[in-house]
Amino acid sequence: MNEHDLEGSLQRALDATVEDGESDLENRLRPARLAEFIGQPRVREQLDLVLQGALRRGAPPDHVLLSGPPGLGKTSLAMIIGHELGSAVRITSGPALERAGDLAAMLSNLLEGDVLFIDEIHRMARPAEEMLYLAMEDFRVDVVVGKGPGATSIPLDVAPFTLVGATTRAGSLTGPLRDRFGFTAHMEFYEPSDLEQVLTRSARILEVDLRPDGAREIAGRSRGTPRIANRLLRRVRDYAEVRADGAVTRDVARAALAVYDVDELGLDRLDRAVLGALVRSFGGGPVGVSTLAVAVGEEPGTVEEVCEPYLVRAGMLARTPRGRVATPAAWRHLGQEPPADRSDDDRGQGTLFA
Ligand SMILES: Nc1ncnc2c1ncn2[C@@H]1O[C@H](COP(=O)(O)OP(=O)(O)OP(=O)(O)O)[C@@H](O)[C@H]1O
Repeated sequence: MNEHDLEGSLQRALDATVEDGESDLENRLRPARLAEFIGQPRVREQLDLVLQGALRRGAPPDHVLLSGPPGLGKTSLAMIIGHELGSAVRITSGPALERAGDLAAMLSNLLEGDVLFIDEIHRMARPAEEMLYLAMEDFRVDVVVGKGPGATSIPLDVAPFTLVGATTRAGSLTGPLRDRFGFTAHMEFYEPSDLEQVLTRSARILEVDLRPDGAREIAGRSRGTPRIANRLLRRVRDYAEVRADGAVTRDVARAALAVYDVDELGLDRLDRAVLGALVRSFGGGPVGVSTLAVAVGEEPGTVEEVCEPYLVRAGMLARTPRGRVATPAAWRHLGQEPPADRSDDDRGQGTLFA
């Protein structure tokens, strides 16, 4: 790879950073310090120890892997790690690192102590991932220059850095990559009480008159997910300002969420479409996720990553070796009586935040 290629790779990776850049609003609502990060007490305690230990030693902390469903705070924690360390955070994503050269370009521009955040790290191209192994372990990379028999490998030193990887599919990570993370944390869905705190904090930032009963109502319908809580708060704020006096009470929240088809358990149109197809088209299952996805006109990945984690936690859907199955609670939520052979016990009936 010549200088020109390296330059091009860097631009591609940085462009991806710009594209990945968040909306201003998400930035404004994103907690900047660990003390502002609500919920996930175990993760916060463990991460605080890792960061304080590193600061005492004056060396970058071990690499960190954050996994869990979308919207639970992985990116927020990556940015918080940078803030707590007083380090710059370079942001990219697995899909943006199409070639080893793209990664080499980013690594060669890191300064000592920088944090490199790779979102969706499970989607990195294999050559880039293999280059990452050496960088994580020895802070160096071997850049292959030229092609075929004339190709030569140039060792390139990399400034000591901390990699923070985020993934919604921890199971897709290769062993060698996973083993190089010194600290891994799995983000759990949030308790409604935690989401009430998230909403109260966001309402203060957005200057929304959010009443406690309104916060409770929205929290109960936010699928255990802060991003969804913040999104519902903004929709309820619109309703409160346009059709009410601006105050977000329980009744205003209920009326607003009815307009946006978010039911009392937080299921939205797509969730109900998935459960409806499972019950009405496939007799409650078992049915494969691809077949189910076709029935609702979505990609299998969308059903699997966006809908199912919450439906499983809400005790509405069970993932069995023979396919997806609707639980009796799902039948009842759709206003139907479950078939006699479906009992609450043998369908993995879980509670929302067990
Ligand atoms: N613990 C928290 N306390 C307060 N706000 C939070 C918390 N976690 C997430 N949020 C809010 O939710 C939004 C989404 O969080 P974030 O982008 O960190 O999720 P994510 O897990 O990285 O999502 P994705 O996997 O889709 O990238 C953030 O803008 C932030 O405002």
